[in-house]
Amino acid sequence: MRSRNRLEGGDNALLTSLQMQEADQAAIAGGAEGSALMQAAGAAVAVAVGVRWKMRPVIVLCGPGNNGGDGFVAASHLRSAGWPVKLALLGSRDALVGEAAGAADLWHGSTVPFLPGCLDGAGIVVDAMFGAGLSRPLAGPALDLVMALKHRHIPVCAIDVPSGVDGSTGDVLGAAARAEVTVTFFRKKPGHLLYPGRGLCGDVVLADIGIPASVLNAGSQDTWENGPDLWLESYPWPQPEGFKYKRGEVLVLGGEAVTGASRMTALAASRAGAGLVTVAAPVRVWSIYAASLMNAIVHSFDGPTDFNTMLADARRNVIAIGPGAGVNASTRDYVLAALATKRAVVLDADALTSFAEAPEQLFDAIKGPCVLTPHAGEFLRLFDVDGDKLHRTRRAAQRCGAVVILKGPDTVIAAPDGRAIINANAPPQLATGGSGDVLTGFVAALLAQGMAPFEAAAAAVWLHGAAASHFGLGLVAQDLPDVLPAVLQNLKALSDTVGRS
Ligand SMILES: NC(=O)C1=CN([C@@H]2O[C@H](COP(=O)(O)OP(=O)(O)OC[C@H]3O[C@@H](n4cnc5c(N)ncnc54)[C@H](O)[C@@H]3O)[C@@H](O)[C@H]2O)[C@@H](O)CC1
Ligand SMILES: Nc1ncnc2c1ncn2[C@@H]1O[C@H](COP(=O)(O)OP(=O)(O)O)[C@@H](O)[C@H]1O
Ligand SMILES: [K+]
Repeated sequence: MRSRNRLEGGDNALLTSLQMQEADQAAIAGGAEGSALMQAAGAAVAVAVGVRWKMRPVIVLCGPGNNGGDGFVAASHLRSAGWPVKLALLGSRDALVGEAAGAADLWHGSTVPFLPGCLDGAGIVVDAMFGAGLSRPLAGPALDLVMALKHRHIPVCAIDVPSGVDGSTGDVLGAAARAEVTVTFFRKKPGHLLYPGRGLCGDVVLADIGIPASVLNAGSQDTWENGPDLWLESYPWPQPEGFKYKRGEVLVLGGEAVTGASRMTALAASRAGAGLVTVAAPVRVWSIYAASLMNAIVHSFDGPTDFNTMLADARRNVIAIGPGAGVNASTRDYVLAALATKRAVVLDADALTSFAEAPEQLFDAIKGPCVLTPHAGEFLRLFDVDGDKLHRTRRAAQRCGAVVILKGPDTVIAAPDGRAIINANAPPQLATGGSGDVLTGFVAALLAQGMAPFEAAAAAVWLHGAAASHFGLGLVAQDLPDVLPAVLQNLKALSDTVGRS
């Protein structure tokens, strides 16, 4: 049976430019020929062009490094297959070194000046200007060509990344033109999944160029693309001998002015498998909760003493606070009381914003398992960290000692120990009021059933995206818990299949 818990060097691993370089060097040290890797890379690009487009004039834009070398190889393959190919090289051919120089020597077709006019008459552009070696913002002739590309609307096949996209971060250095397809090698890079890079890559094709998986040092791998492979093995499927308390009890703090948000959290926690869900409903609005929640136990409470009494029941192994809670001192007190139990706590929305003036107070109180689920605005209120999204989420998790889910179209999940997962299955219809409240419920339910915080966070984010995709357009937040069962059946079928193989 293949391993199903693959927070190691598996296919989901994402490599920075430096890690990719190390993988390349390790492959060469292990006997692979550098030129063979480049030949395989260029051939894969030619195949990607051939399967996607009918034969037409191609211009290959080659840069001064190995990305350009891949371009020379792709150009040679396409030309051999009968395509009309022109090639433009940034800089002089004599300046090429190593494998790129070798690939250029094998190019016997026409070379045209590296100027915007070289795009005239082209039906496809192969962008082989810069890949992993991009070290500064585009300027000069490269910038001129990328700007021309952006305005011409000629389909682009990018090699490794669209030139100008930093593969390690997804940031754009200077400018980058949108590709229809991006062919990358061995493993994807964070920049393929993080915006704005992700929006410029088009379809990402991952090509095997002969680098063996064994070059990845499992122990040093720290970034992955989210998927069931990462957490399916520890997914808490209902067990024949289980009972409701064994499946955990989530305590949700209900809001007073806003009641819908925490009710959605409660419904989501029930659907995601918590054995019991209890809502602490403010006494003045208790009837709203009692009348509308059939799956949850609704307890009325009136202030901190009542809330502490509810916390005293240790069967309530997860506490979820934030949706609709209100931004105020009481919410802060409830959060601190929940954290003091050292049981698992999920903090979202108002639970986070209530600490905007004193984030240290929150971070100092986190001593047990904890997941924070900020969107970009909430994140800014708590964390003063710069850099790309992956880096910022990692630093935040280290800073607060909790798993941080930094939400958005490219949600990043980071653990205090430096591990991080980028999610890529969330469709745009998820951007609807209340969908974050549902995510809080999913995370809480998985924690209640015993999943570790990092895995629970990743699984919940994935299920959330899968549920939104399953439902399709017209989604409102309360649809997410309702379609979760269908997503879970599919996941269970996958789990059973993997278990049998
Ligand atoms: N590492 C690997 O395992 C493999 C790498 N391959 C290819 O090699 C690429 C990486 O090659 P390199 O490391 O040579 O890097 P690149 O070819 O991406 O670029 C490096 C070159 O561009 C120059 N440069 C960087 N930023 C610039 C800017 N803004 N303006 C002008 N010049 C700039 C650098 O001085 C250097 O000459 C990958 O993206 C991939 O396409 C493939 O051949 C397959 C194997
Ligand atoms: N453009 C998008 N594409 C996909 N998912 C998105 C997009 N924008 C937001 N999301 C997701 O939608 C959810 C919104 O949560 P949040 O901002 O807390 O909203 P609310 O407070 O209304 O519940 C998050 O899970 C986020 O990752
Ligand atoms: K490129």
